[in-house]
Amino acid sequence: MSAHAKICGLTTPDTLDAALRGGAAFVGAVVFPKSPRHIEPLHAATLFERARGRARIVAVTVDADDALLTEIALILKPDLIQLHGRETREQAERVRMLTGAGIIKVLPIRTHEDFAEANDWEPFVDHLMFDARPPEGSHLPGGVGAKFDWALLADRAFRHPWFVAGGLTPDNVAQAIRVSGAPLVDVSSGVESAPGVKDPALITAFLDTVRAA
Ligand SMILES: O=C(O)c1ccccc1N[C@@H]1O[C@H](COP(=O)(O)O)[C@@H](O)[C@H]1O
Repeated sequence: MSAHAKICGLTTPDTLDAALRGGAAFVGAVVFPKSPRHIEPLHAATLFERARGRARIVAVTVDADDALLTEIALILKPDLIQLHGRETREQAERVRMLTGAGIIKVLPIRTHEDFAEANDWEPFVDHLMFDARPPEGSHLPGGVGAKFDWALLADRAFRHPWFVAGGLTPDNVAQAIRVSGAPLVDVSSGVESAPGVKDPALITAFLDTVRAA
């Protein structure tokens, strides 16, 4: 069965339409002011309404406080909230209760040891996402195009469909799926012409490749 894709950090109607036309199963809004892809919840709500019922809407957050999570829940009404910071399992449970959204928890990966907590997280999430641990000194926890060794995922089994992320592009995503066995893939900077500037042609190429993989 072919993998499904999430296109993350969408901020414009033409790039969101490219993702929907190409069959993205998930579309992501990054609500994190330090990101070049940051979008205010009110703007995201207007933009992402066209995606409702066509793809699952994901709000990407980093150690967000209750006020921001409540704003996101009430205004954007995402299907899922992606926790891309240092959130604990207790906090994830609280985010689910507070927002009514499903949970994607991101685990940063560099070595085998970074999978130590994966099984403990499973009862608390709808999906795990394995993203590259960002380089030392990076000002962002994700969206920096960093890769990890996809073979670290081969032969691992998880309770829910899981994502591989980090440094994926139209040119390497087929190999990432083959090596890792990922049922879900996530991309941000790999379908951009500059940081925060998504390219509709690269989105289409990425989704075509995932479908064929
Ligand atoms: O994209 C961002 O700016 C971002 C900011 C803060 C947390 C997460 C972010 N993006 C997520 O990181 C993955 C991997 O990015 P990339 O493909 O390596 O550029 C991305 O898919 C988002 O889920």
